[in-house]
Amino acid sequence: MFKGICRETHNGNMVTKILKIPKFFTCIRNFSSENVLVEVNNKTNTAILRLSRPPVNGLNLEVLNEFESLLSQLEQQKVNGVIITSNKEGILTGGIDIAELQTIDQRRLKKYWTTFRDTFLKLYNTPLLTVAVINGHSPAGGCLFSTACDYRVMTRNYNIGGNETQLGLVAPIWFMDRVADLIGHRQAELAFTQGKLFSTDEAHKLGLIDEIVENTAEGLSKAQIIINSFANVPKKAREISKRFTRQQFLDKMIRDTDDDIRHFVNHIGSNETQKIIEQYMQKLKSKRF
Ligand SMILES: CCCCC/C=C\C/C=C\C/C=C/C(=O)SCCNC(=O)CCNC(=O)[C@H](O)C(C)(C)COP(=O)(O)OP(=O)(O)OC[C@H]1O[C@@H](n2cnc3c(N)ncnc32)[C@H](O)[C@@H]1OP(=O)(O)O
Repeated sequence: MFKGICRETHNGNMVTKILKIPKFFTCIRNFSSENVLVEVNNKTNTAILRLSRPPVNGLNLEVLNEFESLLSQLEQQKVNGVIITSNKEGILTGGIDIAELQTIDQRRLKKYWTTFRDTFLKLYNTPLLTVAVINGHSPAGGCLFSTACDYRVMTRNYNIGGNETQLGLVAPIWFMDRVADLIGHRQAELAFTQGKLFSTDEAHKLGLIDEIVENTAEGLSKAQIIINSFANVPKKAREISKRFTRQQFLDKMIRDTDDDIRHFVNHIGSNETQKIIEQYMQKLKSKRF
């Protein structure tokens, strides 16, 4: 017997069921965590990770830890590819859960930012093939995490980009570097100084995303096609090539770890930034944009 978890919504409440499935008939392996649903198709050996933390899949400490740990498990299982998407069509993630930034406790800020960086690095550095199916808005942290994937497809009529400057925050330099890798230095400079959120079409024209799809289902099947297209590429050579093309960014990010964490703690932990964050949260709640 194989044990799986099935999550369903009944009358608005999330219900978790433990399923017992005979191994012979199983086509899905399922080992979801609290905030991230995971299923691995036994036939294709591809995993789908769905962020599932209402209301907006905010990236709090728990989500980041779960995500990192699930990726490690998928590496051990040697899946053929990982597709990252949202369980809620319309929002990939609202980025950092702003509640995590509403503190001047330096130890908490340091812990959060270390985890945030480590999770990004895990995704950026994984030898696994990764495809982001961006099936909704993807501001700030959402954009950043999708840039860590090998390929990005996005559904129409949503926004993606680094909007931190609009909020009065400064995005980390490695986010800017990663976006510049994809859209070029000049466009990244314009985007981050303006805190620009791009529409799906704009993001596609710039190269921030690779393809546009009509809906999540098309996104998932496109992602599977991309993963399949690597089937005849020697695995070891692909993994080493991925590592080589990413090595320079990685070395810089790791070299700058202490400075980056110090900047984050000082920037977010200052009274001035705390006021800005508080005002932004109020705007968000009253939808005054
Ligand atoms: C060198 C120094 C380095 C310094 C580094 C500094 C900062 C870090 C930098 C970069 C990394 C990343 C940063 C971030 O991610 S910051 C977060 C930025 N995110 C946003 O600005 C998104 C804000 N949200 C939205 O735009 C919208 O909510 C949405 C995601 C498009 C969804 O819209 P929708 O209309 O569907 O929902 P609501 O707006 O009604 O939201 C529902 C509910 O959720 C609350 N909420 C939304 N986003 C967040 C969030 N990010 N964190 C916490 N809470 C959020 C919203 O207030 C509503 O709450 P309510 O109680 O009213 O139901």
